[in-house]
Amino acid sequence: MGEAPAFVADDLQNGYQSNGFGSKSKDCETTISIRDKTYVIGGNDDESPLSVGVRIFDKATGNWEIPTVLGTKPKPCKSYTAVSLNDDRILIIKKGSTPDDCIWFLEMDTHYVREQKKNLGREVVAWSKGVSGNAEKPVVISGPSGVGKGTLISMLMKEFPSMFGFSVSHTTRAPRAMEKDGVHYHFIERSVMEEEIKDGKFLEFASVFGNLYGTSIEAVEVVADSGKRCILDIDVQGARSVRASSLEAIFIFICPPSMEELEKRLRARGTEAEEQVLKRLRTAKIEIEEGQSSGIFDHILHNDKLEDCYEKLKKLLGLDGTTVAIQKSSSQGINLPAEHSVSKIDNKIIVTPELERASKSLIVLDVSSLKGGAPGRTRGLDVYAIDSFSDGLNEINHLS
Ligand SMILES: Nc1ncnc2c1ncn2[C@@H]1O[C@H](COP(=O)(O)OP(=O)(O)OP(=O)(O)O)[C@@H](O)[C@H]1O
Ligand SMILES: Nc1nc2c(ncn2[C@@H]2O[C@H](COP(=O)(O)O)[C@@H](O)[C@H]2O)c(=O)[nH]1
Repeated sequence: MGEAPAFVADDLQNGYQSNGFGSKSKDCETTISIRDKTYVIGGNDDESPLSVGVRIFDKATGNWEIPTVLGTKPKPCKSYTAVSLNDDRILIIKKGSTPDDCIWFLEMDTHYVREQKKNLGREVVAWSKGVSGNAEKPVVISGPSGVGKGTLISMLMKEFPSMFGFSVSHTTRAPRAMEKDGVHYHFIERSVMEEEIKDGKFLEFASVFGNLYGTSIEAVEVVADSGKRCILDIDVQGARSVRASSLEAIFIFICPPSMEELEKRLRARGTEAEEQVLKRLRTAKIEIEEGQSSGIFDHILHNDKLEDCYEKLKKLLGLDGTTVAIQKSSSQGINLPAEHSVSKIDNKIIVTPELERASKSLIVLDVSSLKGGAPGRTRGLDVYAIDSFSDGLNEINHLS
């Protein structure tokens, strides 16, 4: 339990203005009660002052809790609207924010959050930004060291720079001559990384060839924020962890033509000392077996001739012109009115402008097809406007 904030329990009953949807707001905070907890969302986060704070009042114990907040946090704004969805997440509208930043989800009881609560042994919430449309799933590329994962990913990023973004992993290994911090990896001290793992900042991590490697939640979200499809280059242990997590992804295993060829490539790359080469080759045997039999992977590609393998990779990602082109992830392009009230009809949240009610459009946030969520983005949000006030309501009632 955290220290009692300046805001006291009585405030939950007194002095808070209802935002019209079961939640109340004061200044730049909104509160919403779900089961035996009241969530106070807004103001500034104590740890990172440039992001929205979250506090929880437990009505049963009368205690305040400052939860561990996972995921990239939204930047604060003047006021918020909060709507509970299925009692496991709260849809937050950042009033007056740009279309690509106005809809967020605060997860408090989703599968991912429950897992994190178990792992961390404390109260956890997780932010996930809402994006409309069916943003493409991240791509996990795995395979033994030296098989050509990095080479294939570089080719993809070079040919489709606006489509793919690389998830920059953290590692405790030393940088190689040409590697840049923040580009190839975030190079980090082991003790710091271990601390960050304990704080739940990593989607997955593994000890690989004597060093720690891991994908931070932020690394995946940074890519999603840029509207690109995320590519992860991780080992088989990492792929297994991501498969078990709630991040929906496509899993591709890259296989070498033979152990001899793998050894040739690893040695020709010239980045590893002999002891490391041998360690990597020993692990490769186990990884190849696992890659082909574990059921983790959706696709196995053999990287014999590089160009052939690259063509196959493009084909299965729908980039060879024979399948439907990848849709770029897009955020909702509709401006939500800064001053509004909300109501909910089944899976539709109706946003009604406060001013000139009759003449303005209603905005509908259809949450019936939500996918993904923390860690990462919440996809499948359908945002549309309905022009006439009365026609709009009829249409929504008709649809629901
Ligand atoms: N199909 C191929 N034929 C021959 N050489 C290849 C092929 N694919 C990649 N290579 C070469 O093999 C070496 C290893 O490739 P790369 O660094 O991409 O492997 P990796 O799987 O990313 O390894 P690591 O997991 O250690 O990062 C590089 O020198 C690369 O140029
Ligand atoms: N589980 C994870 N594995 C990772 C991650 N980033 C890279 N890797 C894998 O480590 C080995 C070695 O990489 P190298 O750069 O030292 O050659 C390789 O198999 C990578 O795929 C990660 O974040 N998590």
